[in-house]
Amino acid sequence: MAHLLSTTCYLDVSSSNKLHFKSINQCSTPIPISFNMGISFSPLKKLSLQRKKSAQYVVRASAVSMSQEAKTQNDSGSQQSTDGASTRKKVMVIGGDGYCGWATALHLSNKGYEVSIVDNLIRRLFDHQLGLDSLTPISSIHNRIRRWKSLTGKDIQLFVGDICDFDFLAEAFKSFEPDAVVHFGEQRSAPYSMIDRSRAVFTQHNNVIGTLNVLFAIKEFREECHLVKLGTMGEYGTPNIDIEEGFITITHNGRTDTLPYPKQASSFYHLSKVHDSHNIAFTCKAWGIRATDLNQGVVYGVRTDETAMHEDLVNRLDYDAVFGTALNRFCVQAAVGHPLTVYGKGGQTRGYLDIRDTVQCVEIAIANPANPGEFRVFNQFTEQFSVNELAALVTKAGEKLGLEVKTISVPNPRVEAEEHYYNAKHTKLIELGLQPHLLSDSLLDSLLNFAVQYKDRVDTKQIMPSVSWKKIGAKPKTVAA
Ligand SMILES: O=c1ccn([C@@H]2O[C@H](COP(=O)(O)OP(=O)(O)O[C@H]3O[C@H](CS(=O)(=O)O)[C@@H](O)[C@H](O)[C@H]3O)[C@@H](O)[C@H]2O)c(=O)[nH]1
Repeated sequence: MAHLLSTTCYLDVSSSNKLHFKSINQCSTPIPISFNMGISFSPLKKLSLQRKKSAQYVVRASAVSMSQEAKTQNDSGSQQSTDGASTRKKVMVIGGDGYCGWATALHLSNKGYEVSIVDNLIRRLFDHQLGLDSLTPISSIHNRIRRWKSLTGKDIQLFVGDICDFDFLAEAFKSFEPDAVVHFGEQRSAPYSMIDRSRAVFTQHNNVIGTLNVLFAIKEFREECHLVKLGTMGEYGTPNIDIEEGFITITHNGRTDTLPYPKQASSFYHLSKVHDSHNIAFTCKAWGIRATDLNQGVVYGVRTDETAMHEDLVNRLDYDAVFGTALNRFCVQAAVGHPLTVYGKGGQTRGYLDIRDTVQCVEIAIANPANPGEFRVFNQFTEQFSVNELAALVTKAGEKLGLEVKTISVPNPRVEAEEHYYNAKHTKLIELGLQPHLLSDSLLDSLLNFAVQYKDRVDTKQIMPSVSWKKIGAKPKTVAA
C-alpha cells in the first residue's frame, strides 16, 4: 500500500544551538525528527526539544492556545516510575482516525494517558473511491486534534503514515516510545474484502503485514510495550458448541490440552484477523511479547462522552452496505423510511456492544496489561442478538417516535449460517471491571433521533447490498460497491 504522508525531516545539531530543520543531505549531523503533523503545521507558538534515551529528538509544538480549559477527568493514565515519580502512560492508537479508534484515542486522552495517533487516513480514501460518506459530517484529523486541545488542553501527537512501511512505523515508535499500542489500523469491512480480488489481497496484505510490522517494532524498539490488538468474534464463526474466550480444553484419545479455539472465519477480512492472531500468539511465545487480542463483536452507537463535546469531534457513522454494520444501518434505514434489510432468514446471531463499551474495554485492557510472553484473548461484546431481533427492536423504537418501520428479507449476499446455535462466553472483561451499557430503549431512541437529525445526508442508493460472496472475481470493480 502506498505510504501516504509520513513526515520526517532532519535536525542539524552540528551547527549552532539554534534549530535548523533540513533535508537529510543538507545536514552534517542529521537527527531524524518525526513531526506531530496535526499540530506542528498550524501557527506554532513554541517548540520544545527533548533529548530521548535513544538519542532521538522529538519536536513538540504546543498548539495555539484556544478557549476553555476543560475539566480534568479522573486520571487512570498515570503510572509509577522506578524512582516513585508518577508519569503518564503512553498509548499509541494505530487507526486513531477511524470509528472505534477516534473514540478510543479521545477517551484515553481524557483519562490522563499520553496519546498519539498513527493513521494513514485510508478509511477516508475508501469512501472517495466507492462514493460513500459518513452519515455525520466529520472534521479532518488535524481539526479534530486541534479542537480537542482547545477544549481540554490535552495534546495528541499525530503520525500520518502507513504501518506497512516499516521505516515510518519505526520512526513513530522511536519518537513516541509507547507503553501500549492499541491496534485498530486494519481494513475492517467484510464486504469490502469481498468486492474483488484486489480488495481481498489488499485487506490481507494490509492487515497481516501491518500487524507483523507492529510486532517487529515492539521487539526492536520497545519490548515491554503491551500490544492491544483488535480481533473479531468472527474468527470463531458459528460452531454448534459454546464459544470460549480464545482457548478450549480438549480431551482426545485420553489426553487433555488447552488449545486455541478453532477458527472458522467467513470472509477474507475475518480471515485476516485469524492470521493476525496466529502471528501474535507465535511472537508472544518466541519473543516474549505481551499481547491482548480483543475479539470484538459488532459495534453500534456513535456518541461517547468525548466525541459529544463539540461538532468537530463528532464520530463517523456508516450506514452503507460496505462499511455500515447491522444495528447502525437499521436505525438509519428507519429514519429515512427504507425497509430494514434483513439478509436471508435473519437468524444470524452475533455479539454486539455499544461504542462506549469499546472505549471502556480498551482502557481496561491497557490498565491491566498482559504479562511478558502472555497471549490473552478477551471476547469483547456485551449481548447477543439475531438480525431479526434487532429489526424487531428498531421497529418498536421507531413506532414510539412516530416512524413507520417495515422489514424486508433481502437475498443474503454472504455465505453464512442463517439459523444456528450461538453462545459465546464474555466474562473476562466483566471480571476486570467492565460496566456494560446494555442496549436499552433510551439508546435506541437516541440513535434513531441522531439518524433523523442527519437524514438529509443519507444517500439511499448506498443501502442495498451489491457485494456478493459468491460472485467475487478477479475483475476490478470500480463502481460504488
Ligand atoms: O443490512 C444488513 C447488514 C448485516 N446483516 C447481517 O448482520 C450480521 C452482522 O453483519 P455486520 O455487517 O453488522 O457485521 P460484520 O460484517 O460481521 O462485521 C462487523 O462486525 C465484526 C464483528 S463480528 O460480526 O465478526 O462479531 C467486526 O469484526 C467488523 O469489523 C465489523 O465491520 C451478518 O450476519 C449480516 O449478514 C443483515 O442482515 N442486514
